[in-house]
Amino acid sequence: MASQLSSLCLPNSPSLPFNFSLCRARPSLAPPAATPSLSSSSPPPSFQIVGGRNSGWRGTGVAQFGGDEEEADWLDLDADLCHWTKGLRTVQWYPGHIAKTEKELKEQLKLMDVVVEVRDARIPLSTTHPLMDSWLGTRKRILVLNREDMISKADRNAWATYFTKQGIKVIFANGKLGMGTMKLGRLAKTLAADVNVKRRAKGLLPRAVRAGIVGYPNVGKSSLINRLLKRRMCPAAPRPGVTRELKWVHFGKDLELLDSPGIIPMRISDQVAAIKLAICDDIGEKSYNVADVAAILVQMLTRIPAVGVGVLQNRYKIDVDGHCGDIFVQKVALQLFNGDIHQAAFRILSDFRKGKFGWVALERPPR
Ligand SMILES: Nc1nc2c(ncn2[C@@H]2O[C@H](COP(=O)(O)OP(=O)(O)OP(=O)(O)O)[C@@H](O)[C@H]2O)c(=O)[nH]1
Repeated sequence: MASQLSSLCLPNSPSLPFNFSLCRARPSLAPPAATPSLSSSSPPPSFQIVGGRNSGWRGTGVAQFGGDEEEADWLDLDADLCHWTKGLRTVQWYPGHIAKTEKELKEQLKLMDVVVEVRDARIPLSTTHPLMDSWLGTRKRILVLNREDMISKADRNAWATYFTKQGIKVIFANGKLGMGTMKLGRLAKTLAADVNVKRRAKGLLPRAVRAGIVGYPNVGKSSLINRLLKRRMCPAAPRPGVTRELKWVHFGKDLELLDSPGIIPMRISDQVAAIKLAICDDIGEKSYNVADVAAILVQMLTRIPAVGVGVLQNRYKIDVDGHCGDIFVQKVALQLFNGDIHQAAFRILSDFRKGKFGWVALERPPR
């Protein structure tokens, strides 16, 4: 099976099929001022929000690199990602249940006292819906970066600093084990407390605060609710698109939570973001070519300082003597999977998702 990425990575001689040195480089190293990944990454403007650490990421991080140098590395990587994804099959995923519930959700959001936006901590910029701000307007919002166990302390600190600088506090949460959920429940009630102050002033009885939990598919919305409730009230499973309908659940007498299906745009214009969604399993598997996505992941990992070439080589005992992901996937296929590229690619993606290369974010805050 020839992956489309092959066109990016040409062996320099038929007799040396695994020499990576001729992987196509980004044609120009001009400053990547308006890369799609950064453009989609503009900070959310109107959060009101929550908790989080306020310390410099470099001080406690896994990797200790020069500040500007590392910042430049990440910027450069974003620009390269743009280039790498250009020739690939477009990733689009908009199953019927999303189309149906998006409408309902927009209506329900008008009834919310507070909205909790859950994002994947590995890719916080790529897991925010471009229309979220317009849907929510001035409604009170809580930002949750879930899967906090899947990123490094350095990543966490970088994002905490980024959001704090914008006056946005963020809750880091773990929907699997429950970290951050109590804080989330408390905060939702606190933010919405004035609802009942106003009701009392009008002579009305107090009512439960309504909080809508929204976000991209598979970011952990249902798991967070289940953890908060300490009961399995909402279906949760390790694949995108499990929640298909809106569902209200009660958390005591004071809080009502709305679980919603993961909503993504009908057309994903930012294909760098789309590939990251695929890498993190936040989009349906049928929407992408697994071999291409694994190859891009390899190329990314070789460039992320906390991972690098060595980690990949150690895991598969296969050289990454250039930075061409496609060839690396082919080598893994030949050596470990009888030449089956799909299986090899799937293993690499699955290893990343299980943290076998270490826990690292695939995005760093834009400057
Ligand atoms: N490691 C880790 N896994 C998590 C975390 N939160 C959720 N998960 C797992 O991620 C998978 C998806 O979680 P869900 O709660 O179903 O995600 P969702 O956002 O409701 O997904 P949709 O139904 O697609 O909207 C499940 O297998 C969870 O166990 C987390 O913080 N860390």
